Amino acid sequence: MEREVQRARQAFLSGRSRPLRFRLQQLEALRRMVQEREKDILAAIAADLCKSELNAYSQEVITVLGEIDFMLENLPEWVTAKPVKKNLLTMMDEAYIQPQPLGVVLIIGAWNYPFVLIIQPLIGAIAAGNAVIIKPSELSENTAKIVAKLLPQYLDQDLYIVINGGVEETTELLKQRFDHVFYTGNTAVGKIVMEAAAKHLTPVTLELGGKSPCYIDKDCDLDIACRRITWGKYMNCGQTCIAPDYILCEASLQSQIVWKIKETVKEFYGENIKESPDYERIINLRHFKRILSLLEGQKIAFGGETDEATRYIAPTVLTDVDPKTKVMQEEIFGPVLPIVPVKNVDEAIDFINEREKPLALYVFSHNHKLIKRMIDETSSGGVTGNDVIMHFTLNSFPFGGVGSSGMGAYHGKHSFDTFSHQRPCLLKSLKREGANKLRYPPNSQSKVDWGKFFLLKRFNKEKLGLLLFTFLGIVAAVLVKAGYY
Ligand SMILES: NC(=O)c1ccc[n+]([C@@H]2O[C@H](COP(=O)([O-])OP(=O)(O)OC[C@H]3O[C@@H](n4cnc5c(N)ncnc54)[C@H](O)[C@@H]3O)[C@@H](O)[C@H]2O)c1
Ligand SMILES: CCCCCCCC=O
Repeated sequence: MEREVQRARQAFLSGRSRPLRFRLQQLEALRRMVQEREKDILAAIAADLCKSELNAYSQEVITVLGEIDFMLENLPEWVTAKPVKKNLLTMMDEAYIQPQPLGVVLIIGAWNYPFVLIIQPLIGAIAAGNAVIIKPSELSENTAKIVAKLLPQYLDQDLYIVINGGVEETTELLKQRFDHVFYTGNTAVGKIVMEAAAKHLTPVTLELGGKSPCYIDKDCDLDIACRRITWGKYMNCGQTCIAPDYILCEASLQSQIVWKIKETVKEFYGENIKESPDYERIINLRHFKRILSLLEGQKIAFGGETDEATRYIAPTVLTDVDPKTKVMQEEIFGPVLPIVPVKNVDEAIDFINEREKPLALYVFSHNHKLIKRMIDETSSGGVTGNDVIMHFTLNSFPFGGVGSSGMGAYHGKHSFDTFSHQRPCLLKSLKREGANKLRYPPNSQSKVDWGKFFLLKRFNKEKLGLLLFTFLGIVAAVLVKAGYY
């Protein structure tokens, strides 16, 4: 492991990951890999999550291709140095911010969208000019294997290295020194990752989870709201970080919501859900049993059918859920949707604020002011009003959590920034030493007054004449520099 990280470091130190042309070539090669080996990639995702190729394509491959195209289009502009505003002391100097790669970064992925969750950050890390160690989730082993097989066939083999393995290997990997660690997964492991990174003072991006609430207002088109919620909740069998975890609504809406979600489930997956190519399975037996345990003692309004052999859990809705029960204490990450009745929007806001900050918040209402109010009075990684999931798809948004749902963000330019150091560069001339005398000892009241003038733009009236004289001097210097004299 140490050898692999060392190999990536040597490759980074060779400097070849830095030129814009090289980054663009690697991103194009990655795009070629996805296009040429699409069938293998889709088959691997299908084997891991029992997902149809069409769904794997629309949920993972499209996102990856879109992100590569976006990077290729914008990278030439992002890598250029950006001049900054100057003050009176630096007005004759060159001052700019130069984004630079961080070095060797570690990307640790989760199993639920096993391809996009490692390739999308990889795109950002390549774009920013880094070397990368990629650690896919061992739970989605088919995708992990195909990524390890394909990446070296298309990308620089020393700069971008895939290391497969489970907890033991990841623990070992985290002992190495990286310049950034980008982790996607649950909050408990996020703390382990951050602790390991802290030993080297390595910055981290933590893309974590949580219970994302969904408030449905009574002034709302319930048909539309329930169709959108059904899509986002049962997609990938509920194993989506930003799936609506639970519904908050007035008690009087519950039965209508149950009925409408039930009808939509029928519309989406047919009478025999088990036969639907659009309905996935739970990743493994441990998660299957964990989700079943959340149903104990609950009122199942519909769904609840399970099959251990195939790890099938039907789309399920629970009503009148007591917030103190287990299903409301942990992220569900499965196709179970509890409805918790609240008196009104005030109670819904209090309910959300009394809990850990979620990764996403959803509000459904015709009342735009109410949606704005919920946004203003709560906190979450991201928000979609009158829909679910969709803020993930807009790559001009930073995607990430807040509080216990994570820190840092990525997607599009935000990925580039996450994997770059914004380096301030001030280039002065060795001439014009006269002006510098102001900051050299011994200090005096007059020097402080000049400092106040140059840096704070404050001056006392007695010195106005002197200031005017200085100003004319500066104008003359500028004209000389510009070649007028
Ligand atoms: N914010 C996001 O973008 C996002 C995306 C997907 C999933 N998630 C969250 O991730 C969670 C589901 O993922 P998961 O955690 O079950 O995935 P997982 O089990 O695949 O674990 C994630 C990674 O952590 C590693 N890991 C596991 N235990 C470890 C340990 N003790 N020490 C070091 N590394 C360890 C694994 O090898 C894996 O690569 C949910 O909470 C979900 O909300 C968040
Ligand atoms: C188009 C939907 C993709 C959703 C990916 C969510 C990543 C977190 O689990």
